[in-house]
Amino acid sequence: MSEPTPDSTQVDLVVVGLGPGAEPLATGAAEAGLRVVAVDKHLVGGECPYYGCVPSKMMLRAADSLAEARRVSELAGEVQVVPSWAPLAERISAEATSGWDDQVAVERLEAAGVAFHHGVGRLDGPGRVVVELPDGSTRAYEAARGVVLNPGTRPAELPIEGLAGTPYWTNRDAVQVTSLPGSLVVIGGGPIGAEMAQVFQRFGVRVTLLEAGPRILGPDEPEASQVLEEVFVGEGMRVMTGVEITSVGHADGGFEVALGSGDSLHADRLLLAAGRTPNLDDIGLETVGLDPAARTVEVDERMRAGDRLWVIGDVTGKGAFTHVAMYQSAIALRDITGQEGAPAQYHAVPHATFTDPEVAGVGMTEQQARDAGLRVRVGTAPMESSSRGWLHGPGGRGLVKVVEDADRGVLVGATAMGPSGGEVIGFLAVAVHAEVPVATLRSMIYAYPTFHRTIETALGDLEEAS
Ligand SMILES: Cc1cc2nc3c(=O)[nH]c(=O)nc-3n(C[C@H](O)[C@H](O)[C@H](O)COP(=O)(O)OP(=O)(O)OC[C@H]3O[C@@H](n4cnc5c(N)ncnc54)[C@H](O)[C@@H]3O)c2cc1C
Ligand SMILES: NC(=O)c1ccc[n+]([C@@H]2O[C@H](COP(=O)([O-])OP(=O)(O)OC[C@H]3O[C@@H](n4cnc5c(N)ncnc54)[C@H](O)[C@@H]3O)[C@@H](O)[C@H]2O)c1
Repeated sequence: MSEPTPDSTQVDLVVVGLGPGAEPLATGAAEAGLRVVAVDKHLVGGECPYYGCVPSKMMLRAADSLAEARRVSELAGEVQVVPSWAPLAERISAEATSGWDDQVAVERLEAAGVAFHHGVGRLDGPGRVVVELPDGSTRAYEAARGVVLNPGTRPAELPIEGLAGTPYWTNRDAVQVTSLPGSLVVIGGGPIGAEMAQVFQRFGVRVTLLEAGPRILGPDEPEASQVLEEVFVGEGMRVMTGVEITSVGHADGGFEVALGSGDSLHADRLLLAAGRTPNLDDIGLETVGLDPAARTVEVDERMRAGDRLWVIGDVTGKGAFTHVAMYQSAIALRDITGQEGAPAQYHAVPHATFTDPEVAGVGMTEQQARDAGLRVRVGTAPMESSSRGWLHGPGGRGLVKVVEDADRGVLVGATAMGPSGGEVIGFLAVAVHAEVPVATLRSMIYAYPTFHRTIETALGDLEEAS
């Protein structure tokens, strides 16, 4: 082991970056008796509670309520729907984020015995961290047990001519909106772009969604992308795929977006949701022999990335989701505190994009399974053809798709899209995680009339396709 830095403070564990996984990790380590120092340069809890999952799902809840109210005319009479952003802005500020203040989270850490700094943490060799405090002073720590990195990501900047100088929004701005624009261009048809586009469209903003790839939600099954695009267009959104944006300008309070096709779009606001950049470039990775220009840090099944170094969260490249960060946090904590436990495995990572209908998936897509060299059988069933989907009526579109490794007779992936796609996927996540034989899944009883009965139909389709 290298010599301690002369003026460094000796502790057991330093945690740099407090995303949703690192917070319970730091608390758990302190409760296990370790001397823990934790550092975050912004808000304890990370992107999810303040700018990500939580406020965006509050936005979707509000937007869904508007859509459901508009469906009354087809189902139950008349209501007049007059959208107002104010209750939502108030809910996000007061209930979700405490006005983007992490005092409660800091107090929770300190009550557990964690020494916390708001500051920038950087590795300074194995087991060492230097913290730059807001007043410019620094503190050096030598951590006997080691260091945990959970630095997360930031919105990717695109090298589009003119864009950098404009007052475009990212997710951080979109969740803090207090008054609505008349029109909005959203760049990026991934989960952030799709969720945000639908929220603003349902609140009456004229939204244009621009996606460079051939379809929105590109990593999901193509059938799901197609249904979602049709729903978006049906709600009045303009969706353009395969676009090339050649320049962006801002003048007279509005944006002008020039496309490779020669078309030009005008909008009051522009939201950039075109992917994320890992916060790995300025965290001292080079001092421990790792590449600061890499997009991910390679970790083993205990989240170890090197000598006395654990890394968790989006930067591990195992799925940029809060539930993955939390899962990894528990594994790293067990390893750090010497407890037994199952190693990390990622064959059944679920996800849900909370558009309406929700698009949820687990494991591999059909294409991924084919690319992995498996003998693949797929089964697909539309949600709206099921009893529940049909009687649900407006808003009932969706599908279930199952992907089988035919040689082993187990599902390796599945998609559940529909009004409760994020809940239906739970069933399929068990099937993929535990490798439940397809024969067993087909011998079960599925409650009538549920959305999840569509799984039974999709499994039947699998049989017909064999
Ligand atoms: C709009 C949006 C919606 C989302 N919705 C969902 C959803 O519905 N479900 C879901 O599962 N996921 C969702 N996500 C993704 C989710 O937010 C992330 O996967 C989750 O936050 C985990 O990220 P993380 O642990 O890697 O770190 P982050 O949450 O990014 O936190 C990293 C922390 O590290 C700090 N930090 C970085 N560098 C340093 C440094 N050098 N020193 C000190 N501190 C540092 C940052 O200030 C930050 O607090 C969403 C993301 C966005 C943007
Ligand atoms: N419900 C959820 O679980 C949820 C919600 C939001 C975000 N997230 C997580 O956050 C991650 C980041 O989300 P994201 O949507 O920002 O990123 P993303 O990388 O998933 O999607 C970005 C999209 O932008 C497109 N794009 C890139 N450059 C473009 C350009 N020049 N013009 C037009 N389109 C362009 C890409 O083709 C892609 O479809 C997600 O992958 C997900 O892991 C999860």
